[in-house]
Amino acid sequence: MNADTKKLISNQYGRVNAAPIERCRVNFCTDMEKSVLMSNFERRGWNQVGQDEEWNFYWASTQTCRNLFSVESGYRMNDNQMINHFPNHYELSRKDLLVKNIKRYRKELERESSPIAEKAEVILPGGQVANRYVHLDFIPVTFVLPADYNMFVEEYRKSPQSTWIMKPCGKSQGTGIFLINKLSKLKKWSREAKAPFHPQLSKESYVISRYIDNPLLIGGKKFDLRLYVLVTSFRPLKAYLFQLGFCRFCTVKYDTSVTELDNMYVHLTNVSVQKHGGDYNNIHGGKMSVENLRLFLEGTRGRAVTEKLFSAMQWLIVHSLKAVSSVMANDRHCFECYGYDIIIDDQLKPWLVEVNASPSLTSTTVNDRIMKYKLIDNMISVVLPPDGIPDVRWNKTPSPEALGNFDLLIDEELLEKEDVTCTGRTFKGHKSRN
Ligand SMILES: Nc1ncnc2c1ncn2[C@@H]1O[C@H](COP(=O)(O)OP(=O)(O)OP(=O)(O)O)[C@@H](O)[C@H]1O
Repeated sequence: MNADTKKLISNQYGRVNAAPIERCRVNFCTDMEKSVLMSNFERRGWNQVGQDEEWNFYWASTQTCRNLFSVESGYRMNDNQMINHFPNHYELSRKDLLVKNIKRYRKELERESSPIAEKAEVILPGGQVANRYVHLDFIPVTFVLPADYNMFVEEYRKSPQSTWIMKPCGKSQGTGIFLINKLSKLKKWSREAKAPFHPQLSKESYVISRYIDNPLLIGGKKFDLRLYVLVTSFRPLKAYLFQLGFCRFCTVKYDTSVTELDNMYVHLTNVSVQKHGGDYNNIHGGKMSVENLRLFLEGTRGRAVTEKLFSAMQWLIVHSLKAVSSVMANDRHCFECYGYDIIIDDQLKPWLVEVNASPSLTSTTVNDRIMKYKLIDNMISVVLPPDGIPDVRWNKTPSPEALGNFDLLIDEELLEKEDVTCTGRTFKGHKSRN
C-alpha cells in the first residue's frame, strides 16, 4: 500500500499503525483488494502475503476457497489458518439448492411431527384452498425448471392470475430475470431459448417463484432488505446478525399493470439494475438504513407489529441456516458472511428472496463505506480469539465487546444449556436436530 493510500485511510478511519511489519502477528492473503478490506487489515497491522506463502487469514473469492478445499489441491490447513467461506456455501447461496434444502428441511420436521412444521389451509387469490406451513412459509412458492415443469404447471393452474418471476440459477445482479403472467409467455420463451425445458438439451436451470406482488411500498416504491449474517459454525449452529442492514429502493414507482411487467426499474431492487436508471440518486444510492425503516414502521404501523416483523425476519434466517446445517461442510477453519435479501409484503410478512455468499463490498455512498468498514471490522473481532490470532482450537465464543454491531442470533451450544431460542419464539420439545 503506498503512502497516499495509507494517509487516505488514516484520515477516513482514524489511526493507522505506523510501523505494522514489526508488530504484525497475522499474515493475510486476499483475492480482493477492496478498500474496506485493505484498510481494516492495515489498521490491525497485518502483513500481506501471497497464496503460496504462510498465511493465517485468507479473504478469498468463493472459487479460490473451493479450489483450496478440493481434493486435487492437496492443501491442508493448519490450526492457525482461517478462511472466509465454507467450501459448499452454494447449498445456501444457489437459488435452486436453497429451495431444495428448505423443502427437505420442512419435510423432515413434518415427519418428526415437529410443531414447527404445522400446516393450515389458506385461500389462494383464485379462491382455491392450499395447505401451507404456518411457521415455515417464508420462501415464495418456487420450482426448479426444467426439472419441476409439470409441478409448476399444476400450481400455476390453481391461480392463473398470479405473476411469476424467472431467475437463472447461476447468474446474479438481475441478469436474465423476467416476469411472466401467462403460461403461454413461458412456452414462447422456452421455444425461443431452444427448448431449455428439455432436461437433456437445457444448459441452464432456472427457478420460477411466485412473484410477491403486494410488496410494502415506501413513497410508492418497492424495496428489499439487505441483512448481513455471520456464521462461525454450522454444527453447532452459531450465527450473528449485523444491526446495520439497509433497504434498496426501486427508482420508479411500483405499478402492477401488464404494460410495466418488463420494466425492471419497477420490479427489481438490485443496485446493479437501478443505478442505470435515469432517476438513480448518487448521494443516497436508493438506500435507507434498517434502523430508519424500523422507526418508519413504528410510526406508521405501531411498535407491536414492527417487533413482530423483525422477530419474523430473525426466525426466517435461523431456519434457513438450520435447513442447510446438516449438509454444510462444517470445516472449523471457515466462517462466512451472508447477504440476506428479504422482501416485506404489505401485510408485514417477510419473504426470503436470496442468500449471497459474497455480498458486495463495493461502496456506493459515504454511509455505505462507513457501514461496510464496520462490518468487516466487527466480523474480524467475532471470528478471531481474544488475542487476535487465528486459532481453530478456540471455542468460538466471542466476548460481548467483540460483537460490535453484531447481535447473537443463535448459538446451539448455549441453547442446549438454556432450552430457549434466541428469536423469541419457543417451541417446547424442539431440540437441535444436529
Ligand atoms: N419472488 C419475488 N417476488 C418479488 N420480487 C422478487 C422475487 N424474487 C426476486 N425479486 C426481485 O428481483 C430482484 C433480483 O432477484 P434475486 O436477488 O433473487 O436475483 P439476482 O439479482 O440474480 O441475485 P443477486 O442478488 O445475487 O445479484 C430482487 O432483489 C427482488 O427485488
